[in-house]
Amino acid sequence: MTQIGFIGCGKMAQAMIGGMIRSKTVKPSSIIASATTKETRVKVSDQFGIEVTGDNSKVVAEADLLFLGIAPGLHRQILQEVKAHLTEETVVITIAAGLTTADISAFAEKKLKVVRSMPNTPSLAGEGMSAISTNGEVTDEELQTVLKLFRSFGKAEVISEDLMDSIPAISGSSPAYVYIMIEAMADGGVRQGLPRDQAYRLAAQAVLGAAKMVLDTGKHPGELKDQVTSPGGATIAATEALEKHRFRGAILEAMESCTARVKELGHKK
Ligand SMILES: NC(=O)C1=CN([C@@H]2O[C@H](COP(=O)(O)OP(=O)(O)OC[C@H]3O[C@@H](n4cnc5c(N)ncnc54)[C@H](OP(=O)(O)O)[C@@H]3O)[C@@H](O)[C@H]2O)C=CC1
Ligand SMILES: O=C(O)[C@@H]1CCC=N1
Repeated sequence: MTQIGFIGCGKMAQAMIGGMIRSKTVKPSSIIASATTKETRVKVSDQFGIEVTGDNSKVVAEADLLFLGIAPGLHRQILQEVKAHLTEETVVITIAAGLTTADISAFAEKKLKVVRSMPNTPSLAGEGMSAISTNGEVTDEELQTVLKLFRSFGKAEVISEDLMDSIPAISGSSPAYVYIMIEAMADGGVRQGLPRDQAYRLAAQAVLGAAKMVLDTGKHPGELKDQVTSPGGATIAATEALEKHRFRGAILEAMESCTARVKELGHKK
């Protein structure tokens, strides 16, 4: 039985742990995690029924697949701390923005099997989107095991490592842009008299439905937009206002800023 370890079990790790357990792909007894504060240890252990310790070395010693769920800037220090317990057989999976597979081996000063991934928090709802790349030490069989795990809480695609810095902008961080849009749409509904809770439900379901249309029909988003937009109607009036406020340009700029920050995080390591 594969043992899964998480060093750090904050917001992103919890979303993945929750997704793995809810899909019944992994039993709680097969996961061990660590956190620095007692508060997180008690919360995560109570919520998911997994063992959570303050001892990172224990996690490493027990894990066949080791997730690093910590901030990018902590990887060097923590890998130095636990490197004696890392074997050449352990598959080490980083979820950090900006860190490369080569960084992970360099921090541990060891040849390691390393997976670089970029998941997102909708994993908790089983609708995650993860991008995965590996170094040359990871076998195809190990990659398939890792993909099965990531696919237990959403979709996962293998991508070339040289594109990984661009993934936060499109799927790792982008849920935040969508939450901002849903919040704004709900505010607009409340402004026009809708109850707040109903406004969130209507806005969120419209976003979910639109995303599903793109995925299920395979149609160009512009064509789907045209289907909503009646001649001389209401949607084109809304579209005109969005174009005046540079809605598309704002998204492109947000994504450029996101990727620039990912690169900074990578250089700060
Ligand atoms: N949030 C997101 O949507 C996404 C985040 N990521 C990546 O995930 C990583 C974590 O981000 P996020 O979950 O948001 O951050 P959080 O701050 O929520 O989680 C960080 C976790 O690390 C733990 N930690 C801190 N220091 C140590 C240590 N010395 N030993 C063991 N554990 C430690 C913290 O413990 P404690 O709780 O006790 O303080 C906490 O559980 C980052 O690298 C980020 O780039 C990737 C994709 C999406
Ligand atoms: O904000 C961050 O840096 C992380 C990476 C992607 C989502 N959250």
